[in-house]
Amino acid sequence: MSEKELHVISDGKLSWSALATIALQIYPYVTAIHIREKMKSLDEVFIGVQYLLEQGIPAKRVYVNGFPSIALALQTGGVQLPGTTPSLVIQDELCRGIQRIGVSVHHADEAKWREKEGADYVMFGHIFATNSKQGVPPRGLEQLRQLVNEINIPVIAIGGMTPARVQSVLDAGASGIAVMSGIWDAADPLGAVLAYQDELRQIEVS
Ligand SMILES: Cc1nc(C(=O)O)sc1CCOP(=O)(O)O
Repeated sequence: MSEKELHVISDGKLSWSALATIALQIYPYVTAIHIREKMKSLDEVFIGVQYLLEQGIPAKRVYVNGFPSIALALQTGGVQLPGTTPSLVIQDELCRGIQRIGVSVHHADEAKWREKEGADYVMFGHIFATNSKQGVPPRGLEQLRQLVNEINIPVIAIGGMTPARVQSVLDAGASGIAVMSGIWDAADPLGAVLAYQDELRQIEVS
């Protein structure tokens, strides 16, 4: 894999079996598939992630949004913690056993704080307008550039990512991108992943 990261974020709209079908096609070409199922309980997400792993998706390619205990128990590739996560959670014993910890941030100060706490990367957005964050102005490339300059851990850019926008985001210093609708709303999710990868210049299968 090239060093540029591609994170695919689940949108909470698919059944576990539909999610598994697509995840099985795309996992060789992505850094991680984030299981972000905001309307589901811890138990439901635990059972769902376990099912995905049973279907053959490698645990290292799965990041669990919001539930560090699931990431730890199933030894997934990582956890994505929301920006509202209390400070101690990252330094907590629980998180020490998790392979990779990402935190969502919306400001450079938050990014610096999370880096100090031990986050392995931050996800910053939304960069461009997106249906997922209506009514909140996008933060744009300039804020992305400034934030990248303030910390030393990777910054993954999220929000309104299209293949055509990838280069500008990498030029601003992002280590990669995270995509939701660009994959799940596509008629051909695998084709969409490959189109992003084409821009990230990491086509090879790992
Ligand atoms: C899950 C999420 N978090 C964001 C943030 O700004 O923190 S934006 C976002 C959704 C991104 O969806 P799409 O790729 O369809 O624009």
